[in-house]
Amino acid sequence: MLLLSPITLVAAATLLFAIHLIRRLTSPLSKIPGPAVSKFTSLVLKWKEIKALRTVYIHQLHQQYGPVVRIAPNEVSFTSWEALKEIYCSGGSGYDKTEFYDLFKIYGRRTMFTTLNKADHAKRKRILADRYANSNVMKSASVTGVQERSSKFVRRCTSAPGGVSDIFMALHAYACDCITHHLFHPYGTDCITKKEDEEMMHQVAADDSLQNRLISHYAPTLHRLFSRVLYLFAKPRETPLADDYVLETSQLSGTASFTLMSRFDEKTGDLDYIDKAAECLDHMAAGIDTTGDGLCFLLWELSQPRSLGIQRKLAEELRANPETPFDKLPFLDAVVCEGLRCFPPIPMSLPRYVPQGGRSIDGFWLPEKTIVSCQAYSVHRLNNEIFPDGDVFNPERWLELEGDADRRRIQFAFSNGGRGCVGKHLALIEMKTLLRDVYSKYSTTPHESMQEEAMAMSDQLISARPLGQKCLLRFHPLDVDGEKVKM
Ligand code: HEM
Repeated sequence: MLLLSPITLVAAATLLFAIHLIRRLTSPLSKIPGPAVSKFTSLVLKWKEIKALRTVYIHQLHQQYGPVVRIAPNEVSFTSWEALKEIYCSGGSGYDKTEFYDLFKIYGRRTMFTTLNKADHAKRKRILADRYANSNVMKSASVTGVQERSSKFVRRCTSAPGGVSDIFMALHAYACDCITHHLFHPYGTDCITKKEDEEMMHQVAADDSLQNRLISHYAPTLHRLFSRVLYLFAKPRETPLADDYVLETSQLSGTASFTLMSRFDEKTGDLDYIDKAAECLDHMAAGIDTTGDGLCFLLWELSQPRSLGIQRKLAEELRANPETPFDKLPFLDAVVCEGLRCFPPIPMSLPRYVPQGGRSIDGFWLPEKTIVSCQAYSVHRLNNEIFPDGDVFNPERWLELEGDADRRRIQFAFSNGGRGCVGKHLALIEMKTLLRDVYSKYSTTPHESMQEEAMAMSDQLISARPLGQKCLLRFHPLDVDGEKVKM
């Protein structure tokens, strides 16, 4: 009975609290700059995540505390090249991923993206990487497919009443058609013109499962016990149309030789049918939001009055060089690089564990299993010596010879090292092809009804999209001199 007396309970609680406090204050991380609250709890960080504001919160902490910030008792964020290289490139593919990536398992299976350690990742990458190599995505059948979809995108936008189109939806449709072309041709989608395909894509792009998935990650028991109640205000991820499309399409034969599906006819390792479908669905989701949102933010920026000169210069380059391949146009490249720098579709931290034995990063000793990360949004905006005026959209900076290697090295939109984006070359083809098709014939302006806030960055689990999920632009045809045709 004595054990349960209020005095004993209070004393025990005080002792536990004191131990917790001493541990926090004497932790090897205690010298790392950051807000006091981060020493004791991760609740503030989690709250920001739930509110879709994690990236902006961490960015503000870096602005206040510098390039190394303790963001939670066991978590540290960095912005320097040295830290980025250590975390993501050491030993080839950097440190192991954390269990955060369990949230992205598909059909209950791990994909290349969700493998946590180096060995599992390398095994899977040996099978898949071939079809995303530049030499494969640049094959004529692959590039022609992207070109056809880009032309359809332009037709859809410019034939809309008044030349006003919601490019958020149209760009996601384009990205879905391009990635499914690369996975399954001739069984890819046609979201740009077919309503039923667009509906399937919309389930993926408009996913609102951030809160539900975060709760399942941080409080799995609570999530299990109260999933029905939770369903009422925090929806789980549900993409039945895409799930079915991929499961069915993965069983078809006769896919073109540049596709990922055809790769499985050559090399499957120990992958079964569900593993292959899981990879395809993962790449499909990865390809829709990233390319779709990245292009959406970029076209929005180009359409602002402040970017008129940039749009004009881009149009001049494109119109003067109609026969030059899209990857040989310096200003187009600069616009894409600057778009990815200012609006990285995955702007947030990519969490990794400090390996066994601990490591020193940026002058701070970190014990093993500390969670460390860099976020592209801050890496791109806070390295002032490499990107002066980091908040300003200025493609010209990519044309300067001086500092070129530094800029390209620290460009983190596709991550870096062996776990960097496998779809990078495909994404760049999609972006450049579409920009070329739009700005060689049209100029764009924001529709009067659009508010700046609708284009604020809203964090989802692994990518960020415009808050309003809508982006209305007006497309103005250009005349032979590159001037807007009077309507
Ligand atoms: C502008 C477009 C894109 C951007 C900015 C982007 C960005 C990224 C980033 C930052 C990562 C690392 C994620 C992490 O470590 O957590 C990644 C990985 C990945 N991306 Fe992309 N991505 C884009 C387009 C695509 C496309 C079109 C595909 C289609 C296949 C794709 C497939 C993947 C896959 C499979 C991984 C995992 C790679 C691995 O773990 O080895 N991405 N991407």
